[in-house]
Amino acid sequence: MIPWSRLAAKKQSDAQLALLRQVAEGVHGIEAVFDRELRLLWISPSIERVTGMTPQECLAADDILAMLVHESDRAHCRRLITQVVADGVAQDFELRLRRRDGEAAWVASHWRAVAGAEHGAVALRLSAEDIQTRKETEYKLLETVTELRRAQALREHYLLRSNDERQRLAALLNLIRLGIIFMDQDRRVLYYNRAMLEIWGYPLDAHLIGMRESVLQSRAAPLLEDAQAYFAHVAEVLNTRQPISDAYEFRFADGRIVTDRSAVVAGASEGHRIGRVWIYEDVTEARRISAQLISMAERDPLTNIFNRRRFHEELERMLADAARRGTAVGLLGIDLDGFKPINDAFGHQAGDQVLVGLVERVGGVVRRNEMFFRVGGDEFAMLVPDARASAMSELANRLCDSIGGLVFEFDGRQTGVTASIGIALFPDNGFDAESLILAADEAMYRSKAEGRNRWTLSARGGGESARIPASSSDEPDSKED
Ligand SMILES: Nc1nc2c(ncn2[C@@H]2O[C@H](COP(=O)(O)OP(=O)(O)OP(=O)(O)O)[C@@H](O)[C@H]2O)c(=O)[nH]1
Repeated sequence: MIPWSRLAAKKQSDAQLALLRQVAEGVHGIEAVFDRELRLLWISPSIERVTGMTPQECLAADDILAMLVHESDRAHCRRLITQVVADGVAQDFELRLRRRDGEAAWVASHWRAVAGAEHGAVALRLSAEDIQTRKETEYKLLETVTELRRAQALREHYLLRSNDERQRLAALLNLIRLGIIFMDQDRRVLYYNRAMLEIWGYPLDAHLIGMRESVLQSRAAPLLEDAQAYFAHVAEVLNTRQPISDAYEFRFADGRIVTDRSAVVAGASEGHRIGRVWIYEDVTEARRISAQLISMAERDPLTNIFNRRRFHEELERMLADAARRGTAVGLLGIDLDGFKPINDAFGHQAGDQVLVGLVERVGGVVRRNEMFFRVGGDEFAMLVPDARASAMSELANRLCDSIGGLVFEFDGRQTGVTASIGIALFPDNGFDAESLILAADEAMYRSKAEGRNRWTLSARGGGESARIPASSSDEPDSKED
């Protein structure tokens, strides 16, 4: 006989079991129970949703961990759950399950020991939550953070490199002798170098960044020889928006000569301008040297008057000018008489002193438009624009008088020289430089031949001058020893 009370109790417990199974099978997360040898005893159907494996496939597996847990996490997982079985302390960790399609599915797992069906036996219970979406978000976040970090590192790298580059450029620009200043579109200082401070008289620790052009100009004005002209030039360059301005030369009140040039600085994008760069060069020394070279090329080093080279240039220039204007040019060829004996008697230095003294004296006789040249050892020449024969004769007379009147004293003895002069006129005695020089030479040799210390008008060529008699001892304005 079946006792009714026990039957009723069994019915009740079956019903409870069915209810429990229904609840267990309906849970959203994965639930599973293992025995202490890690054999799967039961697993909720939700395993199929997460991995694609059915509970039956799982229950049939020889090694459930090998089948379900991703190989990257398998050893770690096996070690931890063995420990749960051993010490009964629950473990929480995240792991990847293997999906049927070969992909991994992240779950957060909770492992704990539970009492087994048999008395005293220990079983293992797994509760796992699908955290794939969270993990994907985390991965994406991680990727973004990594990307940001990489970008930041790259930015820092380039910043460092551009700072290095700037330092290198600044060192270079501070070494060069050209003064450089960058002005922005608002005409404020963006950059300047050391030479700029030196040229414009600023202390080397001056701070000009951001300073307005008008402030710079008010500081510069007293330093310049003609500040108004200089600022007018700057305004002209700016107003006409010259992409690159021509070199402009200006002077400082202390005598320095400086040139400036400027150029528009274009920005990276088309049509965009950053401002304008000005470059200053102190050319004082260069100008001094070139003046010296010019002087060396066209002046006689002993007397410092123009030499033969400049004589030829001036003669050509005056002839061209006279031909254009229909005027005359006078040429005096001057050769000293008795100069060699001074050298012979008193030495070369004494001869030099005579030449220098003579040039000084003649310098007092010539007028502003008359040019005096040393064309050879003791040969000189004079060029006179708009010349007339009578005026040339008067000039030759004055020269003969002043040269002949010079007295030099060497070794306690007095000495002196005279001059033989030939006069030729363009166009009467020659139409070009060569024939004019020849005419003056011929006339000069005639003066020598006729007794020296006198002048002779050229008889060369036709026209009026050919009819004027050469100076001679019987003419009132000629001179004789
Ligand atoms: N001291 C000096 N002598 C010079 C220089 N250049 C040329 N001489 C000399 O000047 C002399 C010129 O010669 P000449 O024209 O025959 O001298 P001169 O005695 O005036 O002769 P005449 O023209 O016939 O009267 C030569 O002895 C040259 O050596 C110079 O720079 N310094």
